[in-house]
Amino acid sequence: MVIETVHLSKQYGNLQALTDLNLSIDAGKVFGFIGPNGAGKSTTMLILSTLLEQSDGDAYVCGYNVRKDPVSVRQSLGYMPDFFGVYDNLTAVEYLEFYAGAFKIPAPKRRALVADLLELVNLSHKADAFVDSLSRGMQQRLGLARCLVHDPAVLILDEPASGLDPRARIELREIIKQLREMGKTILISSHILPELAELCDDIGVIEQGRLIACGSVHEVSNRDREMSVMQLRALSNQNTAALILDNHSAVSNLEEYMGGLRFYFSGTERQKADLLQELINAQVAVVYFGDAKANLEDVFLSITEGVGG
Ligand SMILES: Nc1ncnc2c1ncn2[C@@H]1O[C@H](COP(=O)(O)OP(=O)(O)OP(=O)(O)O)[C@@H](O)[C@H]1O
Repeated sequence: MVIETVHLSKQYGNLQALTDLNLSIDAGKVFGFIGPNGAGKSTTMLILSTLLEQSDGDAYVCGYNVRKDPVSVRQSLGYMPDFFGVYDNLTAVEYLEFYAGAFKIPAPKRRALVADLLELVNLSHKADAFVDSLSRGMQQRLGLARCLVHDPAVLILDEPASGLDPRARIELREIIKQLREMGKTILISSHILPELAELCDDIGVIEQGRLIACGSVHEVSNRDREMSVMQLRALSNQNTAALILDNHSAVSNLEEYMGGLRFYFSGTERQKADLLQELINAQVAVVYFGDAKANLEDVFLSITEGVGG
């Protein structure tokens, strides 16, 4: 277990921001933290990064207790806050060299390290540009490079994709995938839910300071209400398919979606297999029948609705 929280709670005055949070993330996993504004994601990440003290419970990073051994924790992790300042009178290289110095990387090694980091985040061509002249996407990538100067095993990224355009988000995602391949353990929060589905091994849904669902994307999708969001695409007779689906007791929220049909299915695997058979018997030329790929948003909405009123 590389990241662990045990009955973690935090109060800000009278406000209960985090209640009895139990998380455990194995080495090399990417864990997506999903929740609406104010759910407690940043609070959790700040506690794990030793920048905020919990009110109750414990948190561990690489086996080090955040309260008892904060220095070891800081050496083990790179934390990227949702908002961070960049010093505008520095170039990208100077900025990273400054942080490499802060982490006591010996001076002769800094230059090569910074060059490697800039290459990793696709900013080699901006090495001598002033940081305030970089686009938001580039600044985010520079921020990510900054988290990596001491080669931490763990990365904690608080909404790294917020405020980025789609292309910048894709670039960031590719870098995070590379970091996963390098064996980093990553805790990442986001509002851009479908993006986490591709990136994450597991997700945790948090609302009002409580973890209300946790597991693989698939498990969370099928949890509790046994509800999954499905998609069907057919070469012909899609109208027939729509009629069959509309009349099926386990199907709801049927809609056209990207040239096919999308619907919620709350039934057993057996019912799912029978439904597919029924479609084929009705001469529907099915080319895809399965989980909707970008379904995290629906899962999130279905899980969080009603919690806490
Ligand atoms: N320093 C603080 N003092 C008082 N209340 C705070 C403080 N920081 C956060 N809170 C409150 O704690 C709760 C959890 O906030 P937190 O920032 O952890 O949520 P979040 O899930 O990260 O939300 P967001 O997506 O908006 O960043 C919110 O109700 C917030 O208003």
